[in-house]
Order: sequence, then structure tokens, then C-alpha cells
Amino acid sequence: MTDDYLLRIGKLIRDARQHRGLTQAQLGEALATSQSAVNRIEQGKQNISLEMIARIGEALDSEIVSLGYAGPMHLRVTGATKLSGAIDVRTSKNACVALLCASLLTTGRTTLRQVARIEEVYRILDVLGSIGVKVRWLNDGRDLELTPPATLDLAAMDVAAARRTRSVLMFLGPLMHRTEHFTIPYAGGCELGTRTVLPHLTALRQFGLEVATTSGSYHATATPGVSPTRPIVLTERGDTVTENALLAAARHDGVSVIRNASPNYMVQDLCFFLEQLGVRIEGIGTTTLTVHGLPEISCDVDYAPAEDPVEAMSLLAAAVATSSELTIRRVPVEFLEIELATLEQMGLDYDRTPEYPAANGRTRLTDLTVRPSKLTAPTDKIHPMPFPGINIDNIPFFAVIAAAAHGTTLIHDWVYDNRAIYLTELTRLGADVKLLDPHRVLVQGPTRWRASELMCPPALRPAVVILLAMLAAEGVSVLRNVYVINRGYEDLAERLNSIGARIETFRDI
Ligand SMILES: CC(=O)N[C@H]1[C@@H](OP(=O)(O)OP(=O)(O)OC[C@H]2O[C@@H](n3ccc(=O)[nH]c3=O)[C@H](O)[C@@H]2O)O[C@H](CO)[C@@H](O)[C@@H]1O
Ligand SMILES: C=C(OP(=O)(O)O)C(=O)O
Repeated sequence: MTDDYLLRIGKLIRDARQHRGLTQAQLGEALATSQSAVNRIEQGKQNISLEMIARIGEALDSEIVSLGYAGPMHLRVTGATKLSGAIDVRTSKNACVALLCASLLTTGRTTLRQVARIEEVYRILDVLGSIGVKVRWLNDGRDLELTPPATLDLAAMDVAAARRTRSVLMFLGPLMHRTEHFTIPYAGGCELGTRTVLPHLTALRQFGLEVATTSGSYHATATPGVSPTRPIVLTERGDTVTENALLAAARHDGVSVIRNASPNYMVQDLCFFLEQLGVRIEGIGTTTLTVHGLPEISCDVDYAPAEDPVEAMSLLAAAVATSSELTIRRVPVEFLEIELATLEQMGLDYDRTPEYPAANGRTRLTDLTVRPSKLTAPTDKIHPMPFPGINIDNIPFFAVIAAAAHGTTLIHDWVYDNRAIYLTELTRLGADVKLLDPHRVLVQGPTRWRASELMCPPALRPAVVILLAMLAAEGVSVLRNVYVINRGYEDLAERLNSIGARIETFRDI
């Protein structure tokens, strides 16, 4: 009982701290205590006096004991709603987390513009803050400044935060240039089935990094001066593995060639960032990257990551599910082209403005206006491919779109062992979704959606798909425990409300 109480107070404090945009280290400083003490308090592992609660409340400008949102966050959705107007796509989770890890490459200051305020970013910031990086939100909390310490305190790493995200794996590439021995915990994240780390370890070994995986952690040993003797051929065209190889190559004194590289959006953002650091890269946007590394990097860097194609797809699916006319602004169209071509074949009525550049000057954006359309199921199955195919993370959105279309759609998510299974939750809202095997679902539309109360599946995209179906369902639906959605979307409920949705956020007391 006592432990539970401490845990809930800890969560309240963590939420209030994040709301203020402070790291654990910054709160520690304000309280004249250490980051690790704040970490213990937030994890409910420290007895905490009333006086301390009052001081924390003062430091966070929040009455901790009266905040009233100790428990997990839930959503109450009143449907069916029509969406209307226009909404901007925010920067991508996947580029932002890679860039946060990449900030460890320079001893200078990193400024990232318009960073998505999402749980996944907060987790990496918790980890960076815990090892001594000074984290400051600027310009009304839109931009982020990261200043590394002279020496990273890797022993103080916030292991609990690190375990909640898979992206912490991308510490391997930068940290191997800063220290010869280090440990990071096994990567976590969504429950999508087994996700391999072997391609990461194989690629990094060629730069002299050996990793032993024991007792829930990766124990890394870097041998300086080791050079790849031939092109690094990735065994999978994965996004984070390509990024890890790039991070290792960026500070490798020499030229590295990475083959079977992912040309996907987050990899491109990372390449543009590395170029700002002075690292020359040939082949950006292709499957062969040639990286001219720099042994030392000490410059300051200022970079604006691009908009999220998966958020753009989510908003597009919201318009289709609710049969609405909606303008989605700032869509990184290069990374949504196959999706749009497929939807066009299905009968989607939409148009797009001429392209314009994102703030990074490189990514091409457009504004899409989607109109209510009579969709028919595609003749061929919907399946993902590494870029340029249908984005792996966009596959679940085709389930809610297929449920609105006339006919039967086969969706084959060959990538993740568990993800397609969660799509069957849509049946609880009235959809006809049959699981053929763990990778394939058959969706029969159109659907007469009905309201229901559901627990969020532990996977980001299927969780959002369920939320979108709730927007289309007549009556009041409840979606419980939406941390997983907040992991990848900034203020999704509030932003959907700004275009006509009716979603309330509530928490258990
Ligand atoms: C932080 C981040 O950027 N996360 C993205 C990244 O994760 P990440 O790069 O970590 O993805 P994984 O390495 O887990 O790859 C996803 C799955 O695809 C399989 N696979 C991948 C490539 C390939 O050529 N063959 C193959 O079989 C892997 O074995 C795994 O089962 O890429 C995934 C796939 O696009 C996305 O869902 C994640 O949102
Ligand atoms: C699977 C996803 O991401 P992650 O790699 O962060 O788990 C996702 O974004 O849908």
C-alpha cells in the first residue's frame, strides 16, 4: 500500500515535471538535490516528506497533491463526428529520437527546432539528462537545446526510462566514440513481437564495438582505431540499424560505405543533421551511403527535423474514417506516395498543393485536402516494404480505411509478429476483421461502427487506429491507458478536437 502510494506520487511529480519541460537534473538543481534523487522519487523508491512535496510543488509551479491525475490517462470519445478545417503535421518521433541520440556525437551544443513533445522523446531526454546532458526547452517549449557535459556520467543512467524505449539502442553508435566500456539496458518499446538487435551488433562490430548481452543489458567494449575493411552490408534494411551505422561512421576517421541502408525519412533527417556537423555523406535517399567521418566534432548545431509521414497518414485515415473533408498541411509527400497511389486506386478524392520545402530545406511538403469518397477495397493485398514501399507503420491505418471501403481487403503485415493481431480489436467497435494468421487480416467493409470501451493495445499504431474508429462510432466510447499513443503523438486528442472531434481526457484518481 505504502509503495503504491509513493509510486503514484512519483508519477504525479514526473507528469508535472514533464509538463513544465524540465529534466530530472533540472528539477534536482531547483531542489538542491541530485538527478538520481529525483529519479528515485519519481519511481516511488524514496520516502518523501510533506515539506519535500511542497518544495517540489513550488519548483514545478503545481500543487502536486491537488493535481488529481495520478493514474493512467484515458480518453472518452463522443461520436460520430465530422472533422473539418485544417491541421498541421508535427515533426516525427522517429527522426527526433535519432537526432537526440546523435547529439552525443558533438561536444558542442545541439538545438533542435519544433521537437515533438511526446513520451518517446521524454524518455530519451530522461536518459540524456541522467547522464549529464543539460536539456532546455526554448521558445515556448517548441525548440530544444542540448548541452553535453565534459564527461558523461554513464553510471547514473536512468535505466527505467531507457527500458521503456527501443530507441536507446541508438546510444551504441555515438557512445563508442566517447568511452571504451559502457552498458545500456535492453531496449523496450511497443509490444510487437521479437525485434532483432543482431544487425546493429554486426554493423557496429566492424567499427570495433563488441557487445555482450547479459543480465538484461548490453555491455559494450569499443576498441579505438578499428576500421571497416570493406563496405558494411546490413543484413536488414532497417531504419535504426542504418542510423546506428551512420552514427558510428560519423566519427570514424575515414570513409565508410554502408550498403542495404534504409533510405527512409528518419534516416534522411539524420543524414541532413550529420551534414550540419560537417560529416560528408553521399547517396542520401539511396541504399548505399558513403560517409566521410570526422574523428572529433565540437561544433554547435541547429537543425529542424521534418514532418512525420506516419502522423500525416493517421490524419488522412481520420478523415476517411469519419467521411470528412479535411486539409492536412505540411505532409512530407515523398514518404506517402505509394500510400496515396493506393488510396487513389481505392477511389479517394483528394488534391494536393504544389510542393514547398520543410524547415530543413530538404524535405518536400504539400498540403492535402481529402474529401468524403466512396471507397472500394483494393484488388491486391496491402503490404509494407522498406522505403519506398508502403511504410511499415502505415499498414495499420489501412485497416480502418479498409473497414470504410466496399469489399474485402487483405492486409499482410509480414514485418511484426504481433501487430496485425491487435487490429482484430476493431471488431469490438463493429468492424468485420478476421485474423487469418498472426500476420494477415481480412477486412470486410463498409462498417457500421458502434461505441465501445476498450483498453489500448500495447502498440502505438493499432491504438491510434482504434481511436479513429471511435471517432466514427455513434455514442460514447472509452479508450483506456493511452500512454502508448502519447509515446508517438503530441496532444492528439486536443488537436483532433480543434478540427471537430469530441474527445475528453480523464484519469483515475
Ligand atoms: C525509432 C524508429 O525509427 N522506429 C522505426 C524503426 O524501428 P527499427 O529500425 O528499430 O525496426 P526493427 O529493426 O525492429 O525492424 C522492424 C521489423 O522489420 C524487420 N525487417 C526490417 C527490415 C528488413 O529489411 N527486413 C526485416 O525483416 C525486422 O526484423 C523487425 O522485425 O523501423 C520500424 C520499421 O520501419 C518502424 O516500425 C519503427 O517505427
Ligand atoms: C513501432 C514503432 O516505433 P518504435 O520503433 O518506437 O517502437 C512505431 O512508431 O509505430
